Amino acid sequence: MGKKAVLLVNLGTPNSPSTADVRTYLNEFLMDPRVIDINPISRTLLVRGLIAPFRAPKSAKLYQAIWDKETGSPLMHYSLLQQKALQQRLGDDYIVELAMRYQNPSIESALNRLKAALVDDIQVIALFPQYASASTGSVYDKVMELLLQWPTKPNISFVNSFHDNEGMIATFADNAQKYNPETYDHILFSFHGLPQRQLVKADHTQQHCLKSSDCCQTLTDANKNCYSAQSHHTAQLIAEKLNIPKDKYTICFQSRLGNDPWVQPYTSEIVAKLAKEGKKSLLVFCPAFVADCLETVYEVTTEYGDEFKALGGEKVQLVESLNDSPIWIDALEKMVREN
Ligand SMILES: C=CC1=C(C)c2cc3[nH]c(cc4nc(cc5[nH]c(cc1n2)c(C)c5CCC(=O)O)C(CCC(=O)O)=C4C)c(C)c3C=C
Ligand SMILES: [Fe+2]
Ligand SMILES: [Fe+2]
Repeated sequence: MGKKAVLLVNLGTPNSPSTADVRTYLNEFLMDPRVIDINPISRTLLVRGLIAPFRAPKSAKLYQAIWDKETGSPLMHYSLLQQKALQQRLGDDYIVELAMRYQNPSIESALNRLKAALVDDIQVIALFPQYASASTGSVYDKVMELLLQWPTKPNISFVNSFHDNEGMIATFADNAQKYNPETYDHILFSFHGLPQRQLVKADHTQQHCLKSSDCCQTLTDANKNCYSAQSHHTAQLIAEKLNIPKDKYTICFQSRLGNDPWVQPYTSEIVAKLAKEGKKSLLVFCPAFVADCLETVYEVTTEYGDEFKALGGEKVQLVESLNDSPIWIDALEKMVREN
């Protein structure tokens, strides 16, 4: 019988928090035409001329703040734990490799290891619960580009999204239990943002996304691949599981880059609004991420925490990501075995 493999792919993180390594990472990441989807000349000017020189030193400081002396980048640390735990669960039936879309371990090196191991069946799981062209779509592109050069192709499958995966929802709910969600003034579901034009581009029908103010807030057949609609659905499922009433939570989008409109509402504006309304405590879920990373550990806890407190709020509590929770590893195992 042929050998089977699972390739877990997350976004990527710099090799170290030095400005030089952060610049290299940002250059590779942001030069991806699926991430900054503008014409190539403008993208090069923007990334090489503006973002890499000015953002790299700023981002490096943020990475230095979250970099653990022993385990390094949280994204890498938890991704490695996920790989090891899944390998243990699947045993000798599968080889489980971890790759990052940008930087290391590269998708190329992981595929080469699988090639050397003579695998003839690869399941690629892009570790983004909600589909976006800039994340999952880009992983597809890279894997296909590399496989173009293989004389003999393996059987290959991709997990397109898992925004409603029962185990993923259950893990977020379980992680929140210890904070007693009902004791917080308000709950946020803060997803990574996306330029609005990318939602519109991804709309097969070209008749749905952003055509009305609330069209991406409900998942239907017409918008089943829409990042915003899938994000709303994930949040609604977690809220249902925890019996959080509709008026007690807000779905919002963080990490905007540049001046173009991104998916709204922006987390920062919601945090300010809630503080002004007199809310004192916020519990924040970040269900676009399967592992804690800069965007959860720093942006939510420190940046939004500081903003909330400066406006009179008292407490912003992050619900940990899926990381290596056994319930999440169960879900991954099930995803692989049932695929
Ligand atoms: C959830 C999936 C992600 C999507 C979709 C996504 C789109 C996207 N991101 C940027 C710009 C940046 N993102 C950065 C960090 C970052 N992004 C994701 C995930 C998605 N991004 C993760 C998991 C992380 C954290 C990585 C880590 O090392 O911890 C950064 C770098 C950090 C910073 O400088 O703020 C940038 C820049 C764009 C432009 C975009 C969509 C078009
Ligand atoms: Fe990002
Ligand atoms: Fe949409």
